[in-house]
Amino acid sequence: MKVVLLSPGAKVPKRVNDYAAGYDLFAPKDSVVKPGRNLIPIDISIELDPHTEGEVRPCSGYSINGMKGFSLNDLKTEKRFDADVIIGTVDEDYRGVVGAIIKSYEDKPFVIKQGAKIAQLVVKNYIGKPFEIASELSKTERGSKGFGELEHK
Ligand SMILES: O=c1ccn([C@H]2C[C@H](O)[C@@H](COP(=O)(O)OP(=O)(O)OP(=O)(O)O)O2)c(=O)[nH]1
Repeated sequence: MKVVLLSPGAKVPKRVNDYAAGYDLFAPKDSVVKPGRNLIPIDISIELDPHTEGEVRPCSGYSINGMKGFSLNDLKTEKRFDADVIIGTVDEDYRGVVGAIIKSYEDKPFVIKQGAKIAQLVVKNYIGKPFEIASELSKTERGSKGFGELEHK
């Protein structure tokens, strides 16, 4: 896999150890997260291996405790903010800037400092077979039950 670093602060996606599924993605500069939906550029473009895709995913520590950052009026005290990375897909042929989509539930903007972990990128094989129109499907025990309708016995 290849990565192009697009700004001086951009970092190579990195796994924390040999067993980590995700490559951590880092803020390339101090990045302001506004209330609502944001696209935070990671300032890298990547070339994935054939038949793989990248999933931009939240880091569970942030999902549970809030994202680490700083209030605009106090850039020294790190706090947790009520904001989540929304899962995204990086296609194999995408050569643009990889971004992380963040939804903030805060009522004020906050700052993620340069170099801080924002999200993780999990690279997975995908199955690109086409769907064929059919008049019926194979029978299964679940059938059409879903959305919580399947009870444990
Ligand atoms: O979290 C994300 C989601 C998407 N992308 C980039 C890479 C991806 O290949 C491209 C398009 O994403 P997607 O295929 O999900 O967008 P779409 O809404 O289906 O539109 P389109 O494919 O026309 O851009 O945007 C990211 O960098 N980060």
